[in-house]
Amino acid sequence: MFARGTAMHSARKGSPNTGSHTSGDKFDRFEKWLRDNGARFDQLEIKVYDDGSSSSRGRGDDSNEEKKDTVTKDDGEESEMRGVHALSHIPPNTLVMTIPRKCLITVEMGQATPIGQAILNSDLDLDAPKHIFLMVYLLWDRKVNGTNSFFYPYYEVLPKTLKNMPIFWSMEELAELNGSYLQQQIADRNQAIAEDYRAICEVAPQMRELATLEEFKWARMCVCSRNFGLQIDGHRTSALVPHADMLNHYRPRETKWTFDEDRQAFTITSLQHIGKGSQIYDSYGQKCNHRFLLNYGFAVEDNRELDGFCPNEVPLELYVSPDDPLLNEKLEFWTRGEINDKNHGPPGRATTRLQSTHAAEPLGVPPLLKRIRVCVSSNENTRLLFSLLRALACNGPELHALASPVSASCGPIVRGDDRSSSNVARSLFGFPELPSSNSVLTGSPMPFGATYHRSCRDIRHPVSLRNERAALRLLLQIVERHLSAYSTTLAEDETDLLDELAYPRFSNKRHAKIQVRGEKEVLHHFARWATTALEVLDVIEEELQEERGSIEVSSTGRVSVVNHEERPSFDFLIQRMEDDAESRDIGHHTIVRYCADVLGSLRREEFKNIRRQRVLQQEQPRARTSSGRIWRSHEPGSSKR
Ligand SMILES: C[S@@+](CC[C@H](N)C(=O)[O-])C[C@H]1O[C@@H](n2cnc3c(N)ncnc32)[C@H](O)[C@@H]1O
Repeated sequence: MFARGTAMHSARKGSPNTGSHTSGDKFDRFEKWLRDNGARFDQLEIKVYDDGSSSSRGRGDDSNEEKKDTVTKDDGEESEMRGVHALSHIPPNTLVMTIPRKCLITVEMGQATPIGQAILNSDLDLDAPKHIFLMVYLLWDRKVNGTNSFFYPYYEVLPKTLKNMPIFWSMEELAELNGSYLQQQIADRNQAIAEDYRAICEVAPQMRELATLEEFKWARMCVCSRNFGLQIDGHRTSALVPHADMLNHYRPRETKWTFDEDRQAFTITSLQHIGKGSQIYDSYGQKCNHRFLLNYGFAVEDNRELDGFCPNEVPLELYVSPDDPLLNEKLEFWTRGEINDKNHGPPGRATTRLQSTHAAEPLGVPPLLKRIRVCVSSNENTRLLFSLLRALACNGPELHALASPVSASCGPIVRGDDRSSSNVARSLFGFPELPSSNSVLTGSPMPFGATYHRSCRDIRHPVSLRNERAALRLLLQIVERHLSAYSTTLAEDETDLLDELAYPRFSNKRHAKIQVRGEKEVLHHFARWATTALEVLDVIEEELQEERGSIEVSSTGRVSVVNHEERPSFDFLIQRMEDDAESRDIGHHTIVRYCADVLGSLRREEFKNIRRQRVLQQEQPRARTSSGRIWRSHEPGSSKR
């Protein structure tokens, strides 16, 4: 919503979608309460937008906009879409908002309530404890102090239903996410909240009197979408900050916020010029749309950074086929790298998970090995994905070469999610130095001479052309399986999103569509990666065949190369892709770098091998047939001289 320059829905008196307005006092009371307690926001005003599908106006156009009125729609529901606008031009570096400490609701305040105390004195293992303490305060204070609460004017302006949050979506709205992993995450979130509620009610039965499960969920989502992580008195905490939580999300950020210890207040400062009437945004961070949707109830139409980076991601599910003759070896090799990995729990856990997945899966479904989040713009996970694919694609000799321990001192692993496309391939497929002559593995820092057990995580660079082809085929298979789960294609989603009547701006239906479109974009990127690379591998294979088969040995023993028909060479192909990359996205650039650098280096190796073998053959005593074929001296028929 509220993307710059587009689709800002304004509340206009008498506009068909807004219906009648109720009194706007609650916003006046809210602002007065803040001012009376020392808050400053003189250049700002809160606006309420129609959250229906009325005609849109550009950012900054404030004519006819209804200030601080509660917009009631035809169905009697209040609009829950508000935002903050500039009353006058704001230059960069202007302090636009100061909210004193006493107007903040902090984690510590929740902990000090009787329910907070009961939770602290229990050994409850809560999902997001800071959020829980904030919501406990909210629910407790609202119930216990009611209209007498210091924070009552704030509670009055909090959104009532939060029906944009996926945990509150109808079945019909959820169905828009068919095929998406987000459906499961929403179900998990619902379950986790219900479990927290039950667990808290057990240690603090008063909770049941404070809130029903539905109210508990409302408070949970209210906190989730509005809290700020702060440092107060040198202590990390979270807080609800009235008014500051009225700013909507936009990137790149144009304001910054902090808790100012000198002022003992939460402050917001502009980072650039903000025009009179313009909406003032806060950045909620660079996030995948599934996180925006799950935690804030919206998806960003074009979730892309200025440099082209797109944080949208998809968890790919990797399986080992039960028909794989190396099933057990691969499972063993696979789980080895999990040990001592903080992301994957204590030793043995991965194996347990594998076994339980085995047990839980219906017959015929391969055991799930891993879910790995990948996005178009390169990151650590794409490296891991390729490692896992290579491990899964190993044949016997490759796996056995990998499975034997090495004694070595290994170079550091290159980390970080390098954005620059020229760094993408380097960071994805970089070859940290390994003193071992084994070209299969990379390593992690370890003392010289220590014995190192490799795991699938170590196969950070390619094993062989054969392995790479098998890994890419596997990738294509995985991606196609994921894509087949959706009921619509990417092209259909793109067309649907053009229809703003069927998919109104800021509707849950549209946000779901944006989410699945983003997932498919990632999947298509990896499909394109695999198909492009497989095509390049075909060309490489032809070149190698030619190199192997074109050796003709004359009667004098001279080796010559036979000319074959014209077809694009590897170099030509890469050049064409590189030229194309100029006008294409960062994803395309990554694919080109992979083909040029990774497949290119495998190709060079293979050519070297062929030439090495040729030299060896020439050095060996050989026999010649009349057709010029080379016979090795030990081959059958070599004695026919
Ligand atoms: C911190 S509140 C911002 C104020 C909120 N609009 C309100 O009226 O109370 C966060 C919520 O605002 C809405 N929101 C913020 N940024 C948005 C965006 N870019 N697009 C759509 N909705 C947005 C979402 O409902 C989100 O959960």
